[in-house]
Order: sequence, then C-alpha cells, then structure tokens
Amino acid sequence: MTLPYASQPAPVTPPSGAARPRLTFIGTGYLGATYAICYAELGYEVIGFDVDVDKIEKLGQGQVPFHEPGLDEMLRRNLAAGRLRFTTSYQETADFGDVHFICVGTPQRANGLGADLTYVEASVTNLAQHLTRKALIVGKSTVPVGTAEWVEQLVAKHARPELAVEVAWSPEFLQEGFAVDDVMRPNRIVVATKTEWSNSLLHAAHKGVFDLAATEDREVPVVATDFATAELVKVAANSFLATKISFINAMAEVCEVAGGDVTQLARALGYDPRIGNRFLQSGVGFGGGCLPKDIRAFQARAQELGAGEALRFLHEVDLINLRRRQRVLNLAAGLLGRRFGPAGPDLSGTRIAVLGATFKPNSDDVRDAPALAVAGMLSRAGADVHVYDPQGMENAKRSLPEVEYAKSLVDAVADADLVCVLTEWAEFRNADPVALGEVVNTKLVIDGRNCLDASAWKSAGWTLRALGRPTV
Ligand SMILES: NC(=O)C1=CN([C@@H]2O[C@H](COP(=O)(O)OP(=O)(O)OC[C@H]3O[C@@H](n4cnc5c(N)ncnc54)[C@H](O)[C@@H]3O)[C@@H](O)[C@H]2O)C=CC1
Ligand SMILES: O=C(O)[C@H]1O[C@H](OP(=O)(O)OP(=O)(O)OC[C@H]2O[C@@H](n3ccc(=O)[nH]c3=O)[C@H](O)[C@@H]2O)[C@H](O)[C@@H](O)[C@@H]1O
Repeated sequence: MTLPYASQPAPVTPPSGAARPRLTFIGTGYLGATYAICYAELGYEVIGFDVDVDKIEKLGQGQVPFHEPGLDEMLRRNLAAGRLRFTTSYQETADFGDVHFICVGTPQRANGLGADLTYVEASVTNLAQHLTRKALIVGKSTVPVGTAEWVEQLVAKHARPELAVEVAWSPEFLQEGFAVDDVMRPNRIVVATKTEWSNSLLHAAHKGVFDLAATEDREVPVVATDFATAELVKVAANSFLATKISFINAMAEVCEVAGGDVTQLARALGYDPRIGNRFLQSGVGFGGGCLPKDIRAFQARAQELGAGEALRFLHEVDLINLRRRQRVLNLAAGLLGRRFGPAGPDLSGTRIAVLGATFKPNSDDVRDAPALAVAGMLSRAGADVHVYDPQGMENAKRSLPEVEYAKSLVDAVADADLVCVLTEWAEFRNADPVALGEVVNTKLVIDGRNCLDASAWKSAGWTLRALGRPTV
C-alpha cells in the first residue's frame, strides 16, 4: 500500500515524546555523516552511529574523516550546540532515536557483481534487538530491489513484536563534493511508507528540509511510492547517469578515429533541452563508490529476477567506461614510442606524472577512481609513476602503495617524460604550463578530463593529447 506523503500528513507525536523526531544515522561514512551533520544543522537532535571506533572518535572531536566542502565547520557548530553526538553504542542509539536511517555501505561482493548486504543485515539486526520502544527504521543505503521487504522481515524477527517497529525506504541522490547542498536542498525526496504513522513520522523527519525550502521560496518535489519502486529509482538514476557518461565516451572513441572533437560534439548535443548538457563530460570515465558498483549490482539483481536481458546494455556501459582507462595507457605508450608486447606496452625507463587520484575533484574518495586505476596500469607496465592529488593522497597511498607520491604538483611533474591529468582539480586546470614546462623532461601531456586550456599549453610548447580530440 502506498500513502500520500507531501500533502500535510496528520501530525504525529514521536515515540520519544520529543517535539520533533529524534534522528539517528547508522553508518557514518560519506552518506551517514553528511546527513547527521546537516540534519543537526536543520535543528534536529541527532546521533551518528558507526561500528568504526576511529571514525566515531574523530567525528566526536569535530573532525570529518573525509573531505567534503562546508562540512567541518558545520560539524563543530552542531557539536558545540549539543544537537549532535556520535556513538558506537547500539543501546544508546536505540534508546535515543525515533527515526533510524540505515546508511551503511553496500559494496560490490568480493566474489561477484551483486551487492554485499552484510552490513545492512548486521546493522538492522543489532538495532532491532536493542530497541525498547516503537521506532521507524528507514533504509537509505543503495540496495537491490527486494531488500526493503527483507529488512522488514529482519525487523519482525529481531525486534520485540509488541513494539510494532516499522520500516520505510527513502533512497539518496547526493553527489560527493556538493553533499551539503544536496542534503539541505535536495532536488527531490523519494519515500516509501506503508502506514499513516510511518508516513507522518517520516514527513516530520524531513520537515526541516521542507521548511528551509519554504524560506527560500522553493518546493521540494516528493515522490511517494512503494518499496520496490523506491529501491529501483535509485539504481535507475545511477544507471542513467552512467549511461550518459559512457555514451559521450563512446562518441569520444569514434571521434578519435574519425578526427572529430568530442567536446564540441557534447556542447552541440547539450543545447538540446531534451538531452541537456550535464554529465556529458568525456574523459577517463566514471568511478567512485557508487556508479560502477550500482550498475553491476543492478544487472546482477535483474538477472536473478529474470530480467537480465533488459539491462544487458549496462554491461556495455561498464565496458566502454573501463576501456577509457586502457585508452590512456595505450595513448601513453604510443606517445612515448613504446612497443606493445603480448602483455601490453612496455613503459620501463619512463617517468610519468599522474595528476589526480580521486574519482573526481573536491573529494578525497579514491574508490574505483579512474586516475588511480590508470596510475596502477602505468606502473605495472614498468613506468616510474609519480602521483599527486590535492586531497586524496592518504587514501591513495593506502589503496595503491606501489607508486610514488609527490608532495606537490611541481614535484610530481619534475623530470617527467609524460604528464597525465586524470582528475580535473582546479589546481591542475589553472596550472601554469610555462612554469611546468621548465621542470619536465618532455613537454608531453595527456588531458584525460578535457579540462586544460589546449591553446595555452600549445603556446607554452607542449604537445597535448586530449581524449576524443585532435592533437594540439
Ligand atoms: N557516498 C555517496 O555519495 C552516496 C552513497 N550512497 C549509498 O549509501 C551507502 C553508504 O555509502 P557511503 O557512505 O559512501 O559508504 P562508506 O563506506 O563511506 O560508509 C559506510 C559506513 O558504514 C559503516 N558500517 C558498516 N557496518 C556497520 C554496522 N553494522 N553498523 C553501523 N555502521 C556500519 C562503515 O564503518 C562505514 O563508516 C551505500 O549504499 C551507497 O551506495 C547513496 C547516495 C550517495
Ligand atoms: O549513488 C551515489 O553515491 C551517487 O553517485 C553519483 O555521485 P558521485 O559518485 O558523488 O559522483 P558524480 O558526480 O556522479 O561522478 C561520478 C563519476 O563520473 C564521472 N563523470 C561525471 C560527469 C561527467 O560528465 N563525466 C564523468 O566522467 C566523475 O568524474 C566521477 O568519476 C550520482 O551523481 C549521485 O546522484 C548519487 O547519489
């Protein structure tokens, strides 16, 4: 059963008796910590819970354990105001919350394409076992369709029946790097509730967002739907975004052989409002903790449900995307005049600067980052690789220890035979090609994100190859 959501549901008294529902966010990674902090900023009393003791200690001391613009100051302000705290205690969390948002990771399974739901199972089971009064558990993690019903069964099995604990689903669409604004000013909220009570309570839990929108003369569209649709909206959205990126990268492949310029092609496409100009930035492809794993998990789930054929194109989307990484390796080898053996190109004796490690700028997230993947491929081909990233160095060192890490952009490019710009940080876009030209061995650059001013680099004497564009 689906219930109307946006249209002023009846007021509800939260089980804690507080005026506004008390919120908990279970899993304080990129999603949960951002939510906990932003909802405290909106005036809610909030607990962030995680099993990772280090993370919780850091957050409690006012340090956001990842890079997200605007979040640090907001964390400290809300800790000081007493609206926000962090804990590793399920009991404290269960005793406090009226609405518990499940924000734990759902990574790709180690032995397959599907989503690993271990953390969802552990967090829901433990929370349910510790509840001592009625509460609403809301799934926010990205999950395979059918998970919400399974979570309901877990809750029924592990929570005391007389508490009548309820489950709702509300997937999340925030983009790292814009997370604060995306949470405070979402472009839509999708909810799936099954009773008047959960509908009213979830509305109250989102009211801060609606109130903020009203003060700014905006509205937040709400789509109220059933569990399955809510789960599917999320993976459909990420699949669409991934497809759009792979579409333009497929065009880049064709431009490369036909002599076209994919950036001009994208610009021309984007003026058509039916297509739109966003997510048409071609380059080394998409990465991160979500798009790659979500399109794979979606295919795996569709296969299980007998609809594998419908999503076969997502396999192609994935392949186009992964080919971009290989393309940078092959281009590097070609530009450096290296031979291709049966195991790929031999880059031994070359020194290559890789600028960028994170999956995109304004983030320190290196999960499935194309830049770091290419750095690894270049290194395995024998190159002496020096990586520099403004924010991602610590995570990158843990993820890919076998390459060198430079202290600065200039250190990275010093004596390089080739520079590869693989994440479009402003520091790289605005770098002075004249100054860099003085420290490199050869003025050869691959623009893996179509982010450099080609004419400025050319005037400074560089040979620049951008993916999907003619050489300058
Ligand atoms: N990162 C993003 O921008 C977005 C992520 N999502 C989805 O949100 C979910 C979380 O993603 P991230 O925050 O990026 O992952 P993350 O890996 O940064 O954070 C997950 C957190 O869950 C914690 N955790 C694991 N087991 C737990 C347990 N039993 N109890 C409590 N905490 C536990 C981990 O310690 C970690 O801190 C995923 O399903 C993801 O697909 C959805 C939209 C945006
Ligand atoms: O489910 C999630 O976690 C999130 O995944 C993505 O957000 P995010 O991973 O933060 O990053 P995006 O900005 O979408 O970028 C993803 C990747 O695509 C690449 N990209 C993006 C846009 C583009 O035009 N071209 C392109 O190659 C980026 O460099 C990056 O590697 C979605 O945009 C969010 O809506 C979603 O909530």
